Parts: sequence; structure tokens; C-alpha cells
Amino acid sequence: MNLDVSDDDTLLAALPHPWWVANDDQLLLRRQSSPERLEDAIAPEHWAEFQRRWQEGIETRRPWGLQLQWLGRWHWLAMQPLQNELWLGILTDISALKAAEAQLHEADAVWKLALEATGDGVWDWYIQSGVELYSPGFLRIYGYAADDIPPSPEAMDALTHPDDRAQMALDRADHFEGRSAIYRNEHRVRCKDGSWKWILTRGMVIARDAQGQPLRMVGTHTDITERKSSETLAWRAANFDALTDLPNRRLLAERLDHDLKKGQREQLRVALLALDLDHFKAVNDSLGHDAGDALLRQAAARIKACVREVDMVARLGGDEFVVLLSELGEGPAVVERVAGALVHSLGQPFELGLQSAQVSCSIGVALYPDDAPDAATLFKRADQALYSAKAEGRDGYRYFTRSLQEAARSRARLGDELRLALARHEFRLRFQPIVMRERGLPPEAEVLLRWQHPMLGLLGPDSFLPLAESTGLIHEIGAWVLKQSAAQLTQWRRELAPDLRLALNLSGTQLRQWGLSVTDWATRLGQFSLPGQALVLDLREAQLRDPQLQDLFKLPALRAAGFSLALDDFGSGDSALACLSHPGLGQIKLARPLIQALRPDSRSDRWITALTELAHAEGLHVIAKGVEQASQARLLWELGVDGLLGQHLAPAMDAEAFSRWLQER
Ligand SMILES: Nc1nc2c(ncn2[C@@H]2O[C@H](COP(=O)(O)OP(=O)(O)OP(=O)(O)O)[C@@H](O)[C@H]2O)c(=O)[nH]1
Repeated sequence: MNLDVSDDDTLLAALPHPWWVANDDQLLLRRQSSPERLEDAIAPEHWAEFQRRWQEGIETRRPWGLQLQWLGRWHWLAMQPLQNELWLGILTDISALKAAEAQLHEADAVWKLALEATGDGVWDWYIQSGVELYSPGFLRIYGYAADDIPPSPEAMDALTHPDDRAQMALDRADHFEGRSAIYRNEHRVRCKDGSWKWILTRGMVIARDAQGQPLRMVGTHTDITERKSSETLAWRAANFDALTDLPNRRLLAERLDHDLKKGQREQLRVALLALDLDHFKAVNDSLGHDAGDALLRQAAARIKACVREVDMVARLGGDEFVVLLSELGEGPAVVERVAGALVHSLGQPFELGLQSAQVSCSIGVALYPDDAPDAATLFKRADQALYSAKAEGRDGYRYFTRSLQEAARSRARLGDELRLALARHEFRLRFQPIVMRERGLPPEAEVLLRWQHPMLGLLGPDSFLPLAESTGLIHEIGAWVLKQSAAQLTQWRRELAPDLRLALNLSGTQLRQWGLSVTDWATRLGQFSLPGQALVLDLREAQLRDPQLQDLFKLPALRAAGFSLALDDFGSGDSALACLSHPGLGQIKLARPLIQALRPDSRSDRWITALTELAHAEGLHVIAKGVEQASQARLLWELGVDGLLGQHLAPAMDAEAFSRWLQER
């Protein structure tokens, strides 16, 4: 990169060294304490080399440097290309060092030669003057010429691999501070041709000042590239399976050990899935061993595609694989999703050249810490579960623990039933009125979803919505809720209460997906011609702040679709008052715990008073949720709350009962 130096020399004047600026023809245009011509400053014996390097510099336009005698003293000349074909020359006086070097030269030369004879390169670092010298053998290792590298430790550090620098600095500091007798470090150095070489450096401080600060350090570089690459090869051979390139049993054991320790520390679950292909032997027998190999390789890729990057897939040998799922936040639901995906994926036909083959797989699942306290037992339990899966007809997964197995079965069954529930018209809507303080405020009700299960009876959302989320059914169910609510609301507004509003609670997943097609659902709701704000969307604070949803709430289409926003469960956890000024917000709904703690002159009492005043100042209505007692209701009215929601005041009812409630109002 060429530097841009402006005509005024303020920047250059700040340099701690003499400098000059010349054009390509060596005409000095600006200078600081230099003679008018370069040939008057540079010693004649360096002139030819200087000219050679100058021509090279013009061709490459890259920085270069040279040791030379300038006005009779040894200097390091660093040349930097500037814009407009100009050059900046900066001079560092190294004559003291040269003198010392000359003095030591004779003695040094002997041991440096001796060291070089071993094939190593030698470095010699004058710590306090910041100069480092390199032997010819040192430069030869990397293919550099004498003047390619400025004589400074920074120049060498810049050629060190970034990943290795931190450890090198630590090892160096250990030696400087006397914690290690010899400085020793392995790192990579960039060669002139751009490749990297692994080297072992060893060194020692050989002079310190009166305060014990290091003055001079010498050491060697030994090329260990070959050893490193054979070490890497040996490590791969010891830890990876040659056929599939997956980690083998040994690496798996190491990782499992690490994950169990972490699991114990952070109270996280770990799942071990032992997977074995079913009737794989038949593929070998009918299509040949090579086809069997190809199938195993494809199976490995399919297994990896079913898990996250952080999970480990290992091959133990033959057609046996292991999947290690760590940091299981959501618990068994994730295991089931992965196990289900594995069974499905490995059940698809494999294309093996001109032929194809189909197998299935059996999986045994064991969980830490539920099933086993240590790695060995966990392996054993997963194997036992795999044995059961095989015994029970293969092509499926099985938990080691009976209760987990039962729970998985009933979740799977419930998932199947949930899939059918929409078609079988088993979902029901319930409407719970919000009792308003003033008759002038429009009547409003919250919409609640229930599932009329043929065997289990009426189920609340907690027992099926998480399943709907994890299976993706939430989108269809949500669309149904919205459509039903809009249709019902249109009818009631026409026949019973023209200003009635319904409040809906949609999941984050659903909102995110719908957010993308907001015009879509605006059009869909358009069929019902509901006026603005007829539907209230209940949002929790996290949703209101979710960056992926921001645009949705700003969209005029949302209002055009007939929605206003309510901030749900306000005052639970760490609510931020800033949320109250969110545009589009019409209501806040105070969280249940705040209402349950309500007593006259209590903290909750003061909180509700303050929040209500603040919300009113922002033009928002305040609804209290979970009002269970008449005394709470009285107090809340006194505090200025606009509406109350509670079983005690008005329970959730079906459409027919809610119609009657509207009529009797
Ligand atoms: N192609 C190939 N086959 C292998 C390799 N290693 C083991 N095998 C064969 O894989 C088969 C695995 O045996 P099993 O798992 O007992 O046989 P299976 O037919 O899958 O039987 P089930 O697991 O009981 O369904 C044996 O026939 C082994 O010879 C390999 O690297 N490549």
C-alpha cells in the first residue's frame, strides 16, 4: 500500500529519525538533516548495492531496506513507497550496535558457526536497542536474502503465524522473568514463497543489566516441518476412521469425557446414540465389499447432515456409528427429532454407482446423567438400548430408560394425533371477557385455544403447543386460530357488539414466519373487512424487541389488517419502561405475579399506581390479568386500572356462552 503524505510535513516532522523524500530519479524533494544529494551521504562502497535495490524498488513498488554507512555512521535505511512515484527514506542509527557487533564478532563468529554447522539458524537479539540479527543459515531456512528482513524482532514477529503469536509471547515472558531456564517454543514462520514452516526455537538471555532486565538473547531456529506433518498424519491415523474420515472410538472417548465434565459443571444433559445399520451384511454379500464401503461413506455423510456442527459423529467400525449430542437445552425433544431424522434419512435408497441399495437403521439412546454417571456406563446403556431396538424389529430408536421410552412414545403418538386434529375439527376457541371500568371502553375478550382430544378430554395449550412448535404444526394451527377468530369477531360485531375486540396470543415462531408475508395475512383478513384495531395482538416484551420482528410492528399493513398491539405480562422479570412508548402499542397487560402480590400500601400497590399513571400518560390502557378476588378487583379499580381479567370476574367460555354474556352486558 502506498502512503499518502501531504505537502505539509507535519506528519514527517514527528518522526524520531532523520528522513527524506525523493522521486524515482533520486532527486531529494524534501528532507530533514540530510545533504542535498544522496551520493554525498551514502558511502561509496554501498553505492552500487543501493542503486541495485533502488531499481528493484521502482519495479515492485514495495518497501525495502538496507544497512549502509550514511554520513560516516552505520544506519538502517527503510524505504517506503509513497503516492505519485515518491519514496520516503527513514534512517535508524545502528552504529553502536555495529561497533559492539564488530567487537564481539570474533568470539560470536565461532559459536554462531558452530551452531550453524548443526543445520540450525541463529538469531541474536539486542533487546534494549530493539535490533535483531539473523545468520545466513537462519535466512536460508525461509528463502530470504540478507536485506529482505529488517533487523528488528517486530519484523520477525510479523512473519510468525497469527495463531502461534500468543503462546510465543507467553514462553518468552516466562524466560525473561526467570520461570524457565531456556526459552523454547514451536511456531510457524512465513517463507519468502508464501508457504509456512514449522520451527522449534530455543534461546537464552546471555546478558542482563544491573536491575536484571535482559539485554541480549541468542537462540536458534530448527526446521521441524517434516516432524510436524508426520505428527499430524499420525494423529489423524490414531483418531480418525480411514474409510469415512469420521472420528473413531478413541477421539469419541476423549470428547465424551470432556462433554460429561462440562455437563456436570453446567448441569447439562448429554445424549449418546448408538446407531447400527440393519442387514448391512446383505449389501456386502449381494453387491460386494466396495459397494458396502461406498454405502458406509454415504451413510456417514447423511448422519452428519442430521446433527449440528457442534455434535460429534463417530464410526466405531463395521456398520456401527455413534452420535454424541451435547448441551441438550431442550431435552428429549431434540433427541427425538435427531433420532427420527436419522431413521428417516438412512432409510432412503443409496445410489452405489450403477446399483442402488436400501437399508434401515436401529438406534439406542442413553442420557447422561439420567441413565449413567460415567462414560463407560453410558456406552453400555446405549448398546443395551440398541439391542432392544434390534430385538423389537429394527428401523427405529429406543431409549434405555423405560419411562423416557414411554414418554417418547406418547409424544410421538400425540404428535401424530395433533397432525390430524385440524382435519378432525378438534380445536376449540374459548373467549374470556376483559371487564372494563368505563362503559365507554370497547368490550374485549382474550381468545384461548383448547384441544378436544378424543381420549384425553379438553387439553390446555401447555400440553400441546410446545409439540406444535417443534413439529412446525404451529403455523397451520395459528392460521386456523386467526381465521376462526376473525370470522367469529365479524359475526359478533355485526349482530351483538359493533365495537367488540378480540386479543390473540401468537407464538414467536409463528409471528416470525407470518412477518415475512404480512401482506398475505392482511389480504386474508381483508375478506372479513374488520376495521383497524378490531384484533389485538398480545406480545411479550422480548417479542417487541426481537430485531426480526421490528419491521412487522412498524408495517402500516399490520394496522390496515385490523391489529393493535398489547404488551403482555408487563412487570414480570426485568421489564423496561422504554417499551411503553413503542408506536402501535395500545394496551399493557400487567403480569399475574404483580396482581397476586397486591395488598393496600404494598410495593405492588405502588408499582401498579406508577405504571398505570405512566401508561395513561402514553395514551395506553392498562389491563390487570389473573384477578382472583373481589378485594383485588376493588383495589385495582381504585388504582385507576382500565380493565380486569380473571376467572373470578368472568371465566373463559365457548362462543355460545360468550354471545349470551355480550347480550346481558
Ligand atoms: N463394506 C464393508 N463392510 C464391513 C466393514 N467393516 C465391517 N463390515 C461388515 O459389516 C457387517 C456388519 O455386521 P452386522 O452389523 O452384524 O450385520 P448386519 O447385517 O448389519 O446385521 P444387523 O445389525 O443385526 O441387522 C459384517 O458383515 C462385516 O463384515 C467395512 O469397512 N466395509
